[in-house]
Amino acid sequence: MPAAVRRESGNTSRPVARRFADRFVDLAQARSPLCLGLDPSEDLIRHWGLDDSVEGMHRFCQTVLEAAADEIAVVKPQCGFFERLGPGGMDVMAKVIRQAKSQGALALIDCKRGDFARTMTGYAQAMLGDDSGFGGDAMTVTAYLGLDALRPVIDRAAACGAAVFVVVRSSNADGHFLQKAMHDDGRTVAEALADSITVINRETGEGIGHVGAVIGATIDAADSTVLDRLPLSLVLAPGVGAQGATISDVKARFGRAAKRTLPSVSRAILAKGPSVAGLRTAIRRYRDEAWAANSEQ
Ligand SMILES: O=C(O)c1cc(=O)[nH]c(=O)n1[C@@H]1O[C@H](COP(=O)(O)O)[C@@H](O)[C@H]1O
Repeated sequence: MPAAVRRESGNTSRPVARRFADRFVDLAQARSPLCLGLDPSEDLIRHWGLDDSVEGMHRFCQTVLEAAADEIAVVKPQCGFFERLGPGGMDVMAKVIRQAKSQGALALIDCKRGDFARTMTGYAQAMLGDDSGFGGDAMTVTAYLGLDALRPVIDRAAACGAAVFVVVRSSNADGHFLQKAMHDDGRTVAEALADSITVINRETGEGIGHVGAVIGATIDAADSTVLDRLPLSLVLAPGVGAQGATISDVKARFGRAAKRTLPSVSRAILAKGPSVAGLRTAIRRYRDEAWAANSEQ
């Protein structure tokens, strides 16, 4: 699917990609909001009977994308699994991103970067936009050094029609020790972060903004009130499948935000390879469930 473009007023020479949120909403309707996690770990590659090498990894990823064809809205390569093979692995990630985009999907690079502002400029240039090192449409970040430290990534995303997903409530239970710690004003760290994200999105004034949030699909229903503080964010919800959550859990726990949510599945799909038919069956199952949950509301 060719990327639709618009031109910024006063700048007729540089086409700007449509905003990530707009592209996602269209794809969620036409395909499904499902996010396919691409995690070429050593155990999965070996489970498929492949060599844990650059060639094996490339074959693994190409097979998953062949099965996904043009049916998936978002593909999320997990950077760490590519990085572990050094430059060859990173080259595979770049190829995978190009292939996913050529199949009309959005490429969300799950790299969870979180350094101070000057260094985040480098990560933004590496990951976001067609003219970046890896050409991603979005990336994940962490805010342990403060949300202001993430500004270069947030600003670059706004400028090139990309998105940033800030981890607010991770899917792993031990992360809650930090994320549920209480500020003096009675808000948890996660709630305060969510409020700050909404302030930034409100500044752009264009509906759903370019700063999304990562909220694990595994969170307790009681903790999902943090979503009420993110009315202008897309929400990445990993934890469906291998970590025990279901698409129905996302619908039940995420309330009104479910319509803006990307439920994400990695291992529960990837473990069905190397058969393309097996992968496709799993992809379609989650894709259809996510589509139905989205359209029912
Ligand atoms: O940002 C993420 O995608 C993420 C956040 C989080 O809180 N928990 C989480 O598991 N993930 C990612 O989701 C993927 C795991 O997905 P499953 O294999 O489906 O459990 C890995 O790539 C994780 O890095």
